[in-house]
Amino acid sequence: MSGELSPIDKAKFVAAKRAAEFVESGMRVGLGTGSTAAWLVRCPGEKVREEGLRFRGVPTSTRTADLAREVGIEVISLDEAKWLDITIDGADEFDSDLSLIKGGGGALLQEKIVATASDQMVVIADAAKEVESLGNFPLPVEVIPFGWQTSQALIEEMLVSMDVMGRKATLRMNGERPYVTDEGNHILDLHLGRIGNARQLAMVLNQVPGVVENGLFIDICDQVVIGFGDGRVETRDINAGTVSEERLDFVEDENLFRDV
Ligand SMILES: O=C(CO)[C@H](O)[C@H](O)COP(=O)(O)O
Repeated sequence: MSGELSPIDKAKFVAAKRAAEFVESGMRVGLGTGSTAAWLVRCPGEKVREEGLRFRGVPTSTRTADLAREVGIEVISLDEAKWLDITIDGADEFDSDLSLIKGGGGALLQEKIVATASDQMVVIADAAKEVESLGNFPLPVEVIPFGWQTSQALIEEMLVSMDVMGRKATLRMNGERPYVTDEGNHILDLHLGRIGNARQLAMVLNQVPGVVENGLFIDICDQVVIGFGDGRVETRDINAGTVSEERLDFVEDENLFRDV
């Protein structure tokens, strides 16, 4: 990328850089998946190499695990960590209650388990991820491969009975083949348009046989760090009810961009 980031990448980068300040020596940290979370792994990774920051990371995907090891972060499993101080992850959409849609990158199952096993979850996102109402982004639902078409039909029936706007569930593909998650499952993307009652939908979806987990994160996220292309970052804390804003500098970070 030769040191030149697009405005959207700058926005993702500053959000990640700000959130990386939450990581302190000795912590057990859940590491999210996706392009924003990849910055989050690189930023403290640099502090590990340059400043001797020592913390252990629990990655939410094999992609993140590979990157974390590459940048020098000590990687442990969730079972080794048992409980985490903080999880920092991206999102596909967030609303004013910090309810989320996640799973665009296919890692929603590990992401939800890891975030739920943390004292706090911080989402990092560019400003375009903020929505008034969740659902424009297709909602990922992880299903086991056995009988996935039956699960798909049951989900579509359930959406009709709940009077949800969009009712189409499509199988996520990886080229010619169905996408396979780290846990060996498939993903159905639900094209809903607008989700009226996300809490109810999240509960009902998980009752469908074959569904492992859905990408609605309700009452899990505590803070969101929103990045802007000009270097501004806004941090909102839903529990404290606070909002703070600052501006970060890029110049000193050029070595981080070099290998991206
Ligand atoms: O949920 C996710 C992966 O499963 C990601 O956090 C989400 O898709 C956002 O990705 P990006 O930061 O690349 O926009």
